[in-house]
Amino acid sequence: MTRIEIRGLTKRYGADTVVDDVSFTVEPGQVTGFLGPNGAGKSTTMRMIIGLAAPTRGSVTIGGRRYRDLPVPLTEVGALLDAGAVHGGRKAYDHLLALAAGNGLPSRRVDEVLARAGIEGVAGKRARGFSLGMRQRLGIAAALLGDPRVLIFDEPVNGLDPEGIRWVRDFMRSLAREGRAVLVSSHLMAEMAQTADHLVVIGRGRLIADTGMSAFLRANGEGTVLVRTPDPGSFAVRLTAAGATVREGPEASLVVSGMTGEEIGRLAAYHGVVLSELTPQRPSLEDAFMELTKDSVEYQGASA
Ligand SMILES: Nc1ncnc2c1ncn2[C@@H]1O[C@H](COP(=O)(O)OP(=O)(O)OP(=O)(O)O)[C@@H](O)[C@H]1O
Repeated sequence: MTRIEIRGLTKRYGADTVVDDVSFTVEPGQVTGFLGPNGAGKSTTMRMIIGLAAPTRGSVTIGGRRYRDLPVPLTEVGALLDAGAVHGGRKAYDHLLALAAGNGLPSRRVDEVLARAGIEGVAGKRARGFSLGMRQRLGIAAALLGDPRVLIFDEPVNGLDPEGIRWVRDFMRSLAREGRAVLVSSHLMAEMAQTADHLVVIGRGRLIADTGMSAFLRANGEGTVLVRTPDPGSFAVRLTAAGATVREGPEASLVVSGMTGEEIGRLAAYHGVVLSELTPQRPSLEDAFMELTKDSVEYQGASA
């Protein structure tokens, strides 16, 4: 099983340390979400994984070998770093064929990846006329040419419409199901929550979190319960006596923390209290992410 191992990875540009002693592992068979605010160092890290930037210190290995030691890199690791990078004047098929030939891959792979990316129908068209979504698919097709066990995607859903986003998301998941190691970056927490099994968070070049997605959701997902009852004042007293923390919510509701919805319902039943609403509320994942990275965003507005 091929994994990416990143150890003590550091990148300096002049006096700026943009990636600072970062270590994590991208495991096969899952989607690892690589999350961080703009400028956190995600792209730089990805560029170092595929040998486009040289680390100042530390190492990256793919299946135990450095990128430059891979005999045919395209068959070990595929990457989509910048969908706009496709030569616009070339037909999609020719673009992929040139890439296949340059890497000693059979031309049948071109047909296979065009089909896999769902763009057989535009194989004869020039990339110049492609929508962003089509370009993205062409970039993904190129990344898959060598049938690599490791795939890296930098902000693959940026600028896509909802259908395009869903397609990319499902595609990442299907690649992971095939046992591949998939690393995908985003600055949007909610996007990652729907795609990733594992989460690596960086801010200002430093590793902030390296955790399973479900553990992250459990740790950050403990929310409050919105309660409505005809006499909120007296029920608030009962809730507090039972150990909950209660504050006033909108329109005379109560916002309760420290008790589950079920416990609150039982307490109400015990005291014969009528409830007209009992709604668990998850804090938004975006909020959890902002909290996690608040010390590491590059530029904070005056209100931050
Ligand atoms: N070639 C370079 N020379 C100098 N500084 C660079 C270079 N490449 C990146 N940087 C700087 O490194 C920092 C990290 O950039 P990087 O693109 O890796 O972040 P990112 O997390 O991918 O953010 P974004 O989502 O905005 O691309 C930024 O401050 C950026 O200006």
